[in-house]
Amino acid sequence: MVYSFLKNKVHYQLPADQLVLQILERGEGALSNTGALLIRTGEFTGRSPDDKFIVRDAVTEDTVHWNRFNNAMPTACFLALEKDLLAYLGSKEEVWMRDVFACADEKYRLSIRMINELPASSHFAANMFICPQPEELLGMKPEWQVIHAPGFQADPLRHGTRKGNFTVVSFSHKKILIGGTGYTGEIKKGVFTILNYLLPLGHGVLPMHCSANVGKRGDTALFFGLSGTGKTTLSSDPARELIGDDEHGWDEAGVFNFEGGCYAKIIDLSEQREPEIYSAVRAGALVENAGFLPGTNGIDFKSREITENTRVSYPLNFISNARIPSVTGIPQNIFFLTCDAYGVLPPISKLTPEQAMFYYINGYTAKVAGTEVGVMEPQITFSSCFGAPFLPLHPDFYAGMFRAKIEESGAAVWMINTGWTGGPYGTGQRISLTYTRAMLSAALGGELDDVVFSCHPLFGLWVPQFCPGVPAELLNPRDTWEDALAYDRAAVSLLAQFAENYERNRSPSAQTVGSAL
Ligand SMILES: Nc1ncnc2c1ncn2[C@@H]1O[C@H](COP(=O)(O)OP(=O)(O)O)[C@@H](O)[C@H]1O
Ligand SMILES: C=C(OP(=O)(O)O)C(=O)O
Ligand SMILES: [Mn+2]
Repeated sequence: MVYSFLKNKVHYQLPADQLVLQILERGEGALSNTGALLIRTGEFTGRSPDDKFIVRDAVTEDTVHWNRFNNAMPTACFLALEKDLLAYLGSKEEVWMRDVFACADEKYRLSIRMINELPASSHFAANMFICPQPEELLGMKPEWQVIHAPGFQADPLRHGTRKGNFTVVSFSHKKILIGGTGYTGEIKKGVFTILNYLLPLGHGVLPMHCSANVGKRGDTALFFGLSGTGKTTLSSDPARELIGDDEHGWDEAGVFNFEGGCYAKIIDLSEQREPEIYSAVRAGALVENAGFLPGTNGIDFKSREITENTRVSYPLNFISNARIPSVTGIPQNIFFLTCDAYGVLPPISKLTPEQAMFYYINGYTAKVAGTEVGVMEPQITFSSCFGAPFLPLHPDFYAGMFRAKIEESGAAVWMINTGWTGGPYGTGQRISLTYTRAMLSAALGGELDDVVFSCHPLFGLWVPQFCPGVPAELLNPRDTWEDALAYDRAAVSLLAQFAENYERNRSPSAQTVGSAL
């Protein structure tokens, strides 16, 4: 591999502590009183899904589902963009390079070379991916490359992008180009995107936008959900070993993490509510877009001055009960997390296998503020398989695999509303984390096995009428609204939106590639 910037200084595989010194020296970060490093990611503090492209060529033409999340880019534009991006990096005095793995299960290991303009992005990659052992680095020829330069701006006319910022994947060249944005989430979700293509097509492995943990009896649980629904928060549980907080694969033997670290939201983080994550904000952790409490170097977890999407990345071993390598067995329980801004869905309910498929395909939630550009308050969304922005293939392809997995495993599927109760956003309140945790722990501990479930009259979901540690009146959302008729109207309207979305997904225009797979 010949890089034009090899004449520059290339910092290869630097450990986090050395990167921290460089970042401080360059004035690109500041240390907090816990030893964690604070950085700012610049103009972008969230992902920009509209600026994500896949190169449309012979490899992808008939396999990729060309929807609004998979914008097509011609090969010629990709080549011009790559050339200009590399020339830009070549003009820098120094660049950072590191080789990492994705996939904790060695059978599926993907080696990736990260080339970064900034040491902070290299630090992020060190925290989030699996670090090769020194002997593994010898003679390693990374299969994929991520080339990342926040300071580079694309030219839409020449490069076929929408704006100056972009994430472009080429499956033929095995490259991800990222520019014009310093939001590190683009790096991890870029890698997630390629795994969502390579694992099902190449290995028959189901990729999932979910977190995972495992109980003392060896029982595995998955927590599916779009951004901000609680995957990271709820998978960190002192009673269960953490497998991973965001991206996993499921094969015949079980579940494995794609990553080697976590990327937690820290808005309003408190030691009392989320002790595991709070204690991970220490030396070696990289905090993004949070500030200090005035006159101190203590982190202000409450400040929304830069964004609501304040984040911290840390290696998995910062959580004391993380399992490394992060591999576990076939799931017994699957939770769909939805942050329902309407306050309509019950805080916990059980789904039949048919309902599980319906909710998986619909992927209903509210986008919370900040994670995507332009989202300022909860915004209703349907996101297939709880991860539409990261799926190169048609959602039906993943849904077919998921159906087979739940049938084979017999896993129980639950829906957890981590959003609003007592009314919609603005009137009601967000369900307390304490109660959500109590509901999960009851479901996982078999404490709901013998309770009476009643059927939600509109949604048909099975709602437990008793749950240890949770006030009974919270379980039936209609009872939590002051105006029960207003609840009924909101529920009817949400159900109609579900039906409409489901039909939209079934329409022939949505089926462009399903038949080819
Ligand atoms: N009942 C609840 N369940 C889960 N998270 C909650 C709840 N109430 C508030 N939250 C907050 O919502 C956010 C969930 O974010 P996170 O776990 O990072 O989501 P994800 O990993 O799915 O993107 C956290 O900031 C958490 O403190
Ligand atoms: C990093 C992200 O994922 P999540 O919020 O699901 O952790 C993101 O969506 O940018
Ligand atoms: Mn997360």
